[in-house]
Amino acid sequence: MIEDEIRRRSSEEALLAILIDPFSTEPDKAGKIAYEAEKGGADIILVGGSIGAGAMLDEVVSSIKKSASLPVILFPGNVDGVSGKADAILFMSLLNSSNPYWIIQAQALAAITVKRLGIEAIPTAYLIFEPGHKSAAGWVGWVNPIPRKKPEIALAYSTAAELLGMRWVYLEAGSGAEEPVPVEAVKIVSENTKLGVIVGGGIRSPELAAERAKAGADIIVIGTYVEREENIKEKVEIIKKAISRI
Ligand SMILES: CC(C)=CCC/C(C)=C/CC/C(C)=C/CC/C(C)=C/COP(=O)(O)OP(=O)(O)O
Ligand SMILES: O=P(O)(O)OC[C@@H](O)CO
Ligand SMILES: [Mg+2]
Repeated sequence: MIEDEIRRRSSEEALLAILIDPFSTEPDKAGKIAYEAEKGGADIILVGGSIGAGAMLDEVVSSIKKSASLPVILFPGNVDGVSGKADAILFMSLLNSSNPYWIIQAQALAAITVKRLGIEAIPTAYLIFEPGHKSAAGWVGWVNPIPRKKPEIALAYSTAAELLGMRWVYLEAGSGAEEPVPVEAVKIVSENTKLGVIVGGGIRSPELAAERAKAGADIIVIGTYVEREENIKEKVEIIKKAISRI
């Protein structure tokens, strides 16, 4: 199982996940990014986006699988974010949405497909922080954002997720966010719950990644910073080294 493997490996060191958006990335380019990312030492390829992800999803995932041997995990923005070609899916509920569609209805609509296609589901609470409510994911997801200065709200939601049987939490600041999720929020959630902690949004330097790994993140997600096809291997190498040095 992919989940057991990432659990085991992330207990030794923080893992690096590279996010590929199937809306803006052609299949060939996605394959190249995954190939370079693997060479640079990335651990996981995430595939997803808020808008239009379904159009070329199978082709993008197939191209990644052909070019790299890393696990490919779906990061769905809606029911069209499901592909039987992937190894696993972050089966997410956006707990701080004010619209029940994003908390439980999308999941109900996707569940039978996920099961029939045999995709490993990784039950994940998705929490969007300020300024992520201004990102595509936050706008689409009717988010009531977690205030940056109130990490205890993140802990309250994460504890509820744990008690509901979820095993992972994704702390999100929004793609391209000016500021990533505060270190205090990563720390309070990782120290006080059993959840695996995934952190993403606005992490665009090795330092920002390292601070969050040090605070207890199990998986650091990087999208925008490696999205352009330049020096991907080198960028990945530097970030991987920074988060491993803990
Ligand atoms: C469980 C299933 C199948 C669906 C539900 C999925 C949920 C709860 C989604 C929450 C709302 C949402 C729109 C999340 C988007 C997550 C995501 C893939 C973000 C990637 O970043 P982008 O949204 O692509 O950022 P940009 O579009 O700004 O690049
Ligand atoms: O594009 P970036 O800012 O790296 O964000 C990645 C991811 O957390 C977005 O959902
Ligand atoms: Mg995107």
